[in-house]
Amino acid sequence: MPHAHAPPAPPVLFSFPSSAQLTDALAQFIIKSQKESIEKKGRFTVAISGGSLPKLLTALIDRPGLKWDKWQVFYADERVVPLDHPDSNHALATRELFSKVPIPASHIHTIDPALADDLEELSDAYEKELIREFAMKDSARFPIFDLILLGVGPDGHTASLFPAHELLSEEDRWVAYIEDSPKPPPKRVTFTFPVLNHAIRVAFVAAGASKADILPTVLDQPEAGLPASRVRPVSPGALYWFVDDAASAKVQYSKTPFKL
Ligand SMILES: O=C(O)[C@H](O)[C@@H](O)[C@H](O)[C@H](O)COP(=O)(O)O
Repeated sequence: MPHAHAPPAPPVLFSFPSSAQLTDALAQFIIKSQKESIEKKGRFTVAISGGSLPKLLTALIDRPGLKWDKWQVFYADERVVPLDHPDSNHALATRELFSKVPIPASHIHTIDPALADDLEELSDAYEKELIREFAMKDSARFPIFDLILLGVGPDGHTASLFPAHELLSEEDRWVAYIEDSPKPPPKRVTFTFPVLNHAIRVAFVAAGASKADILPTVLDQPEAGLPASRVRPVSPGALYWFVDDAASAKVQYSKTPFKL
């Protein structure tokens, strides 16, 4: 039985021949995570990021076994733009997934773009939204998400945590803001590492040859300290990588056959 001070478990890498196999396995994994969470606590707390991820979640649409009314969804990072703006992660996730499944709108927790002129206030308000959901339930010092789904950028960033940025050393806040994101748009809010690293499960999802050059650094050279390598959920949390063979082509790190 792992205890609180055990070192983080090493990442588990699943690699699939095609992106269709990847998304199918990811859907199975999410459904199993959902089932376990609802059995334990009656709900499923999930955070997702933007980029190519929401489209890869469309494999969930019309699957049996999903209890959408038990989901509570947050954004691991969000661009500070109106919620219907083409750059908004919420707009993207809604278009790809949430508009196609029966999840109550009140269970999808968005930033408040009315506060866009004051990013400190906006990120504080989003942190309070998290506190309302997690306080007295699954939080100690930090919220304990059932599942956080992340992408990785070509520079090794994840969520809106970018290489060499001062936010990498944030230890207290749950949500932080950034005004100088190297990936546009520049203004964003993001979960901090302590939040990512207190989740029960974190799954990175990366598909396509455009990820092939960064994954060896992230997985084989964690000591390089890229943001994606710093995601190491504390025990008993688990870290998974769902990738396709095009993305993992140059990785030495050992692959695990996918099995639920
Ligand atoms: O809002 C964002 O920009 C994302 O949350 C970001 O962290 C993304 O997940 C990675 O940049 C990977 O993006 P792709 O999957 O599009 O490569």
